[in-house]
Amino acid sequence: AAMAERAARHCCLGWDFSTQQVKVVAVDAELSVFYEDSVHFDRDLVEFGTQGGVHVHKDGLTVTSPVLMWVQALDIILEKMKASGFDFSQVLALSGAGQQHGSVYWKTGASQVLTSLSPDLPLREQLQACFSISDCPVWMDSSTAAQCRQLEAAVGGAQALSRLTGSRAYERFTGNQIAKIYQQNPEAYSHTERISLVSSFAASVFLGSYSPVDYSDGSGMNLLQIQDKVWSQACLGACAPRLEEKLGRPVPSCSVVGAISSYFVQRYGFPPECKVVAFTGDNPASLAGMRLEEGDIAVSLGTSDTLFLWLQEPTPALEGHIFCNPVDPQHYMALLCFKNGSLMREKIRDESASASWSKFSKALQSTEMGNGGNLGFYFDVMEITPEIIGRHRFSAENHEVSAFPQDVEIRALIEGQFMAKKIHAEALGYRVMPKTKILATGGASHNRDLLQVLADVFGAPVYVIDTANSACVGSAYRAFHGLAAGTDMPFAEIVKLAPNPRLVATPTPGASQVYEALLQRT
Ligand SMILES: O=C(CO)[C@@H](O)[C@H](O)CF
Repeated sequence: AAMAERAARHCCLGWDFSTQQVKVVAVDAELSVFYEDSVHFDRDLVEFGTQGGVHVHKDGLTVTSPVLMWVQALDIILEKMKASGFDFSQVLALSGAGQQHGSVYWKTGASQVLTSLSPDLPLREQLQACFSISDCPVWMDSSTAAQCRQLEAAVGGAQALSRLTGSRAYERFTGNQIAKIYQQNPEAYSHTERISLVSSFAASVFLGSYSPVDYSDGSGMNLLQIQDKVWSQACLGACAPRLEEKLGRPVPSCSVVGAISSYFVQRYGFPPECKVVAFTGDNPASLAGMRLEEGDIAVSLGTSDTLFLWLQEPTPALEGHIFCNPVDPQHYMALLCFKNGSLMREKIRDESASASWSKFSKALQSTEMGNGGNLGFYFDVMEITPEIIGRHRFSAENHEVSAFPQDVEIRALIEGQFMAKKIHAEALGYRVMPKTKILATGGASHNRDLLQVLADVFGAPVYVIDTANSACVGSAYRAFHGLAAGTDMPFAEIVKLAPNPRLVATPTPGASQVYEALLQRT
């Protein structure tokens, strides 16, 4: 009876192979999420002994994750879906996301295994011997400083590398990780026939053959020329020999890379014509999930604050990262990470609002926009954007002072954090437009008074959006977009039925004049 009741419900699946778990959502044609499931590495795969999904090595710099843990997590989640009666036959297409920058090393001969998987067995035991490196470097790794210097030197410096690939050299970026493996484990490198990102690795398993890297996640490698969307020969050559043949040709992120492998048709009942749309990075997938459009900004207010920007024409800088846009192949996106986020806000709340958010909010309500000309920048931990530490306060006469009254301190912190975001966004080529929406997410986005300052500083309306599943949901949206491949239907058209974000704050009249004056002084 239950099965009979479950009407045929065509859907797309969105996957996320993130740092701590594998997650999946099913989204129907009305863009409603009607199924979700997840497998948590630390909790459900304890035999791998990870913490937060990773192994931090004794050197304190090397951070890896076992690829077979990701493979086995997929076995488990598919069995959970099957046991719950999920109807795989209704899946029209699937796409997914992976934690960015991580890399997977397929051993010579693995492609034969991948194309001839037996549907009678789980993936883990069949792929057991398919990887030349079992502990994959992931984005939390910072052991490749030497390789970063070598790469920048090879292409003419940090700014040159940023112009070429969208970022200066970063330890977590894949090219530098591949260089380290080639230098320190040449044997394994020589037995590697294919190198995938976490995203294209997951796509390869569903495809039953090697999936290409997409332009957007490929922009996180310090290897892809983001203007021409081809590998930079100078960067490839600086990292490792014969690298291009191991990477394959990159593809537009909206590409249908093929039909699902017969393994999934026979073992789980997926339709043979189910399409696999290129997987991408978790942040580009989140941009799709938030339905960011030209001129919009997403601000994730968490432990560290992350800004997602949509850029038409990027101006690469030494801060932030520019990626090819995952939903519009002509445009770009950028990420800016600010390490002094919520932890800094909590410290000032403790010191100047007796650890009470309501007192903190009252201070914002009782102080004026522009804070009487008082400016403050607070970095208790070494900031990434820019690289600076310490607390810096300036009076209206621009004299450095050592303290502010409590209410002034609180407003100075919040105005300073949001003005810094605007300054660095504009340095990357971002411009506020009349149609600009600011999408706020993360813990601090529940504080309306804080969002009012955000609206005033940027001169744009602020909406709140729930992004718990944004990488998965964005991947399901991209799968629907892939179904329309060839009709050049814009992504925004495909997802217009999705639930809209909620408007929370609009700019106070006169705000732009106040902050223009203040921004001149920074
Ligand atoms: O390194 C990052 C982006 O550059 C992180 O956000 C990872 O993508 C998290 F998985």
